[in-house]
Amino acid sequence: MTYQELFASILHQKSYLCVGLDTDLRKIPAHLQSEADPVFAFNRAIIDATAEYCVAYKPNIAFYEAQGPKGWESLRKTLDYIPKTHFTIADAKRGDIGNTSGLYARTFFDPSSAGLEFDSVTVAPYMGSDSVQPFLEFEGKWVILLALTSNPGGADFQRLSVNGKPLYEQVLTTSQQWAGADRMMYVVGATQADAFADIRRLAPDHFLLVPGVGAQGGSLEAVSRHGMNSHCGLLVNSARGIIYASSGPDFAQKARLEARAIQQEMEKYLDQFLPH
Ligand SMILES: O=c1ccn([C@@H]2O[C@H](COP(=O)(O)O)[C@@H](O)[C@H]2O)c(=O)[nH]1
Repeated sequence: MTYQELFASILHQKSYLCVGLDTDLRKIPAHLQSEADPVFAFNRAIIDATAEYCVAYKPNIAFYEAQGPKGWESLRKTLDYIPKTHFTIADAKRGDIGNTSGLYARTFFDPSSAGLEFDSVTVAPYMGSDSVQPFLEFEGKWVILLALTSNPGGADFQRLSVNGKPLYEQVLTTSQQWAGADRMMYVVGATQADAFADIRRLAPDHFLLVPGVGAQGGSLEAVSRHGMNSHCGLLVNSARGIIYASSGPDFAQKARLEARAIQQEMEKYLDQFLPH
């Protein structure tokens, strides 16, 4: 999916919601546990319930890897089930020396490798340009680079001063030499509202993947006010707040209501903050 197609999808859906498919087998409602593939059965119901309110889905790969081969199969079926109109993110936080990164890239981008073809993958920038480059060799695919993460420990390194500037600012400026806003996004936590204005100064056109609303307490209003650009430029993720809105047989119905409430708030912010 291109930058313009993603923006068109946001305008069409009146939403920049990304639903996090962080599906933990232990949290799946009892009535689904007897299914042949409870994780896929759960995800299918969540996708059916939320697709009209979101533009993207982000399975966090840890939740699937933890289940071994069965988990990878659930992930593959889930990815196949997501409507092609929706942007897909493998939240894998990969990155290694070049030849190893190349295999990570094949895993998530080349369907002849592991049977998966995501639109994008999250990548840790710590190992530098040659660790990111192999992901960019897949034309039309996106790298989503960790910049300023939502967790408290993110400050341990990301806010350290390097040449008088926080390290995350160096990540934003240096990485723009590797790819433009049409191939690269940045992860910025919703819990980091104070940094959004600076980030927008350094990366005015890029999409930001913003986790941390919902269960982590970040403010959708603050993110939208300070983070929106002329192409929206935001994909705001919520996982637990949507997919575990209920642990009973009505889990999908409750997930739908949560997603709809977020979409309605986003529609308001698109009217308010998107330059016309
Ligand atoms: O800085 C980051 C980067 C990634 N994440 C991931 O996003 C979701 C958040 O889930 P919630 O349940 O909505 O809190 C999860 O997959 C994280 O691993 C993040 O939270 N912060």
